[in-house]
Order: sequence, then C-alpha cells, then structure tokens
Amino acid sequence: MNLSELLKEIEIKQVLGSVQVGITGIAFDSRAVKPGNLFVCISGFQTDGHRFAPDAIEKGAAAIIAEQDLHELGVTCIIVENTRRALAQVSAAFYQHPDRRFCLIGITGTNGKTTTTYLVKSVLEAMGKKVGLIGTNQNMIGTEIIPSKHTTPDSLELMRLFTRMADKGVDYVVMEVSSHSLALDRVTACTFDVGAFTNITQDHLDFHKTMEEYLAAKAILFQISKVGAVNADDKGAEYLMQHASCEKMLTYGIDADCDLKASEVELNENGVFFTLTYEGKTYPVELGIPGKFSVYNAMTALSCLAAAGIPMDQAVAGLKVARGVKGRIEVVETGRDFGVIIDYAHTPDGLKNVIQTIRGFAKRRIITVFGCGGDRDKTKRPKMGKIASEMSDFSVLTSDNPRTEDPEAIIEDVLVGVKEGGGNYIVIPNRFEAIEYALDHAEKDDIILLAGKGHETYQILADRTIAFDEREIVRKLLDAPSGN
Ligand SMILES: CC(=O)N[C@H]1[C@@H](OP(=O)(O)OP(=O)(O)OC[C@H]2O[C@@H](n3ccc(=O)[nH]c3=O)[C@H](O)[C@@H]2O)O[C@H](CO)[C@@H](O)[C@@H]1O[C@H](C)C(=O)N[C@@H](C)C(=O)N[C@H](CCC(=O)O)C(=O)O
Ligand SMILES: Nc1ncnc2c1ncn2[C@@H]1O[C@H](COP(=O)(O)OP(=O)(O)OP(=O)(O)O)[C@@H](O)[C@H]1O
Ligand SMILES: N[C@H](CCC[C@H](N)C(=O)O)C(=O)O
Ligand SMILES: [Mg+2]
Repeated sequence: MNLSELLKEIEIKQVLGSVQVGITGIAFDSRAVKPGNLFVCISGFQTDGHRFAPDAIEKGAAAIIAEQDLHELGVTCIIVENTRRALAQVSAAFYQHPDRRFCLIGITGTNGKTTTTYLVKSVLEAMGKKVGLIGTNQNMIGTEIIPSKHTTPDSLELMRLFTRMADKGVDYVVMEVSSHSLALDRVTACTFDVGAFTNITQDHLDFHKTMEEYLAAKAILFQISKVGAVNADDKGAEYLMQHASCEKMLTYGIDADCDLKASEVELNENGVFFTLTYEGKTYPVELGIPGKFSVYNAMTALSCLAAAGIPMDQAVAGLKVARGVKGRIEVVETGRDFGVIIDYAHTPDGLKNVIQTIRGFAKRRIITVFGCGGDRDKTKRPKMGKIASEMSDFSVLTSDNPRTEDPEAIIEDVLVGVKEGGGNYIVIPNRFEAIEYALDHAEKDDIILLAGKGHETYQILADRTIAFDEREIVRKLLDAPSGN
C-alpha cells in the first residue's frame, strides 16, 4: 500500500520527505521490522521507541511516524502529535477497517468483562452465529483458540486479529476493552456497534493514579460506540451517561430506573433466577452461575444482545444453556468431603463478592488462599487482606504473581489489612505449599477458595514463569483423578 493512502486517515503535523513510498506492513517494535515497513516510534513507560528508529531503518523500514524530527535518518518522517493514536489509525487503514465486516461488541468495567464476553458468545452461538472473542483468558474464533498476551491487544495486533476473524466469516466479535487499552489508544480506530459497562471499583491505580482518571478512561468507549449499555446501579453510570456520544444508550440494573430491569431475584448455589422487564414485556431469566454479581453479568450480556438487535426471547433462551467460565467460581472435583473453588478475584470488590457468594451456600468454614500481584496497584493490597480476613473463617496469605517485587514485601502490605480484619490466618509465601496446607487442614463441608489466579496456568516469579495450574495441583496433592 502507498504511504499517501495510509496518511489520509491520520492527523499529521508535518511531512518530511516523499509520501510516494510503498509500504509492506507496520511495526512499532524495531525487533519486528521487515523490509518496506512503516515504523511507528512510541515513547513508552520503559523506553523510548524513537531511540530504535536507526535500528528499524537498518532492518529496512521505508518510512517512520514519530513525535520528533528524525528526517536526518534518511527515510520519510511523518511527525504527529501522538504516535500511539497514529499507530491505531494507520493500522486500521492498512487492514482496511476489518471491524466494519462484523458486528463489534466491546465490554469495559473493573470486574465481569471476561465472564460477560463468554456469555454473549455463548448466546450468539446457540443461535447459530459465528463469533470471535478477544480477552484475558484467550482469543477465539468459534472453537479455535488463539493465545492472548493482554486483555485487549495493542492496536496493530488488534487489526490483524480482526482481519483473521473477518476472513473466517465471523458475524460478531465480542471483546474486553480494558481501561489500559482505552487510555493507550489501542481501540481508538475501532467503531463499536455496542459498548457496555459492567462496574467500577478500585483497581489499576498504579496506572490511572485516581478513580476519576480511571473512570474517564472507561468513558472513551462511549465516545466510539454506536449504542451504549450501562449498569445504572453503579456509581460510575452518571458520569458515563454525561460523557457519552452514542446514538442510543440503554441502561440496566436491579435498583435504579432503567430500560432493562431485573426483579424477583433468587440466588442459590446452582445459579441465579430473576424476572427481566424490557420494552413492556417480562421474561423469566436463568443463569447457571451463582452470586448476585451473576445477575449483573447476565444483565450486561442481555443488554449487549438487545443493543445488537437480538430478540430478547432468544437471548434469554441462550443464556439458560450458557456455562461458567474457566477460573470464575470454578468448582474443582476432588471426590472429598470438602470443596475447592478457583476464582479470579483480584480486586477488593471481586474478593468480597466471591466470598459472599460462597457464604450463601457454604455449610461450614471458608478457607481463603490468596495473595496480591506484584508490579500492580499496591493500595488494593491491605483492602483485599482485610476483606479476606473479615469474611473468611481462615485465610492462608500467600503469593500471587510477584513479578519483579519481593514476595515477602507484597505479603507485608497485605498483612496490614489481614491483621486489621481480625480473622485467623497463616502466612505461607510459597503458593504450592499454601494450597497444600489448606488441603491438609480442610475438614468435612469446608470450602477452600483459591483466589486471584483463576484461569492462569502459570506463576510469574522474578526471573522466570513456572507452570502453575491450580486445578492440576489440587488433583495431584489429593491424588484425585484428572478432570477436564
Ligand atoms: C502499561 C502498558 O500497558 N504498557 C504496554 C506498552 O508498553 P510501553 O508503551 O511502555 O513500551 P516500552 O516497553 O516502554 O517501549 C516503547 C516502545 O519502544 C519499542 N521498542 C522497545 C525495545 C526495542 O528494542 N525496540 C523497540 O522498538 C517498543 O516496542 C515500544 O513501541 O506497550 C507494550 C507493547 O504493546 C505492552 O506490552 C505493554 O504492556 C505491559 C507489559 C503490561 O503489563 N500491560 C498491562 C498492565 C495491561 O495492558 N493490562 C491491561 C488490563 C488488564 C486487565 O485488567 O484485564 C490489558 O489490557 O491487558
Ligand atoms: N459483575 C461483577 N461484579 C463484581 N465482581 C465480579 C463480577 N463478575 C465477576 N466478578 C468477580 O471478579 C473476578 C473477575 O471476573 P472477570 O474475569 O469476569 O472480570 P474481568 O473484568 O474480565 O477482569 P480483568 O480485569 O482481569 O480482565 C471473578 O472471578 C469474580 O470474583
Ligand atoms: N489482568 C489483571 C489480572 C491480575 C491477576 C492477578 N493474578 C495478578 O497477577 O495480579 C491485571 O493485570 O491487573
Ligand atoms: Mg478479563
């Protein structure tokens, strides 16, 4: 493709050199440059991509997009205000806006994104549609699995993935839209047919600094979506409604006045049951995942489907046969007289919800094995510690993914809250040993909650990533038969 074609879609400050240059592809990492590529220089959090422009040119880059004048390096240099934004725009232009070839549904919010994307996919598939999915656990095209590195890929990777999905004939793509992706322009060049919001509670303050900034990032989704769907019961709803520019906004909830309203809510250990009122009609809704938050996840999914034009009776019928998601209130079959549940709760609100849900059906003690991730929001640590300690009968404080931080130092941060909570606890930094301890000390009818790592099958330590599949570890320690 000719550079001049690509440039039609970006906001340019200055063009230094000829725009009549053939472009074979795009790269924003010098290590991935191929001859004839357009190299986009990004000033990042770790290093500055402008520094790698000479390497990129040596590898054959035919032109560069930068925030500084790098024309003296010998190839055409396009100067823009924001290269992350330009990367999204040229990527969309190069791949010819693949998201226009299917219905795109995006879901943002602190908790519930992965779960609701799976619910939407499941309903659409029950109707015979071909669906792409993008998110934390994995990306999918129908049943084909494409591993994911991020919850929301970078803008270039995203356009490649969309193209692959469109070429395979998907009718819908349902994706998680993380606040990082909104703030870092990963989805800037997309047009969402539907954008939905689950909730906002504390997370990622290492990156967004304040809750206001975090919510403002989420609001961007409602500036690039045609129809919006917002949880009206959530404290973030008002701000999002005020800052939205969608053609239409739908609201959903249990308590507030809204377009899709849930009432007569019943919760039990097998799932949730409620009545949905929408456009003057009522529908009995059933979802086989327990917890009050599952009512909200069902409502988010139904709102997305309604906004995408799916008849409500079909949406409700599809939800009834939807299954749970790996690592979200996942019951591990142990063949013992106590239970083990794996859940991805890694925020104060997530942890509170999952323990509360288990309390609803636990016959005896809840033993919570948990820790907090390294290189992530430190201020959530004591809060999670307090919740675990107050709400569980016994806590085993251990490590999550320590990453580059000292595991003992992370535990110290969490311990402040655990002590404040006043519950019984033990500290076992090695997560394998912590799980072993919980299994050894579980008694009849207890439930062990392994929180924080959910679907993850690895643990990220300082210098290496080790295999760590909690369901396999539990089975191995109990010498139980391998499940699926
Ligand atoms: C804060 C953040 O999101 N950072 C992402 C960002 O890194 P960055 O822009 O700081 O990049 P950098 O490392 O400083 O490098 C700057 C530039 O130099 C380039 N470079 C670098 C080295 C070299 O030799 N040559 C070269 O050209 C790099 O490719 C880059 O373009 O761009 C990188 C490339 O896309 C990402 O890998 C990186 O994700 C980091 C690793 C990350 O951990 N992100 C997490 C926090 C994240 O995005 N999480 C969200 C939310 C999770 C959830 O709640 O579900 C997600 O969507 O996954
Ligand atoms: N609607 C909800 N409200 C509050 N907590 C929830 C909700 N749905 C799920 N959770 C809790 O949060 C955890 C994470 O859920 P899920 O993976 O669906 O969220 P996510 O938004 O995709 O998270 P991430 O930001 O890591 O991608 C679950 O394991 C559960 O404990
Ligand atoms: N996507 C989330 C998940 C964290 C999961 C937890 N296991 C951790 O490593 O902190 C994040 O990046 O904050
Ligand atoms: Mg997710």
